[in-house]
Amino acid sequence: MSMKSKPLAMVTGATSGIGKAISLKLCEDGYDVIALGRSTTILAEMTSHSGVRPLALDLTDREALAAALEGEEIDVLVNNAGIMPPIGSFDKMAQSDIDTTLEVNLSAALSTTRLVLPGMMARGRGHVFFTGSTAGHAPFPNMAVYGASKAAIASFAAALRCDLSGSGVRVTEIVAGRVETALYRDALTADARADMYSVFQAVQPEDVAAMLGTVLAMPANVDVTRFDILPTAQFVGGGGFAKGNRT
Ligand SMILES: NC(=O)C1=CN([C@@H]2O[C@H](COP(=O)(O)OP(=O)(O)OC[C@H]3O[C@@H](n4cnc5c(N)ncnc54)[C@H](OP(=O)(O)O)[C@@H]3O)[C@@H](O)[C@H]2O)C=CC1
Ligand SMILES: N[C@@H](C=O)C(=O)O
Repeated sequence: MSMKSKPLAMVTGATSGIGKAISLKLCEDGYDVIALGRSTTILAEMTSHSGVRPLALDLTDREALAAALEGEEIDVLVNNAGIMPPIGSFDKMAQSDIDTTLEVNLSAALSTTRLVLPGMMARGRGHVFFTGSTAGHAPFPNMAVYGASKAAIASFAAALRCDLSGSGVRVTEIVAGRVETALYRDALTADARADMYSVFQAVQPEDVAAMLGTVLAMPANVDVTRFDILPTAQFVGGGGFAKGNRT
């Protein structure tokens, strides 16, 4: 029986954007937080916040992750780490970008969950979050592989709830619309990114973190299995037509 004084969370992709906001919010809410990312500089800065336990790690290094989590009793897991590959039609995508996107956005989330879940089930409690995307629930042009990774996350999160029925472990998919972060850092130029966030008020990472805190604070018998959080100005869906094609 662990004698830890505070509940323990682990947030992947904690060095930036949504994951950083969630990590700091959980610390404010009384958690110790294993903050995972590759940026040692940012992780070091985050230790100024009480409760942050930095874990500098590439999520695709499964052995290192398993070793790092040995003996940890994690109560809340936020599978948040993710990347946006170069924006463009699938036929022009590099195989390496396809592989990396699926590895980070999907496989790493599954392998992390596989490491943490048995302990949660043994303790009869816990909460697993997955940061999904509107792109996993509707087709977005030039983002087919990213969307596929998020659609798989959505399906996995929902099916995992079936496996966990009666275990006391809750699962939530976060379906985020446009959130103002560095996600597009490699996919778009700085000007294009600035334009993207200038045309309407995007969701801020702290908004997602606030919602996660509300979901987590629900009574144990209540599981918010999915929440969608979009800019008011963003809509998803709606048909389109090929340019100049009359057939
Ligand atoms: N911003 C948006 O509009 C939306 C974002 N999302 C999702 O939200 C999640 C967070 O992204 P967001 O905050 O926007 O973007 P950021 O780029 O700001 O953050 C991404 C985080 O993922 C981490 N990360 C990336 N690759 C790895 C890796 N190999 N190992 C460990 N950590 C890694 C980065 O840490 P480091 O670089 O230190 O390794 C960073 O902390 C992603 O899953 C994204 O798909 C979903 C919908 C909308
Ligand atoms: N859904 C977001 C990405 O995942 C976006 O709209 O940029």
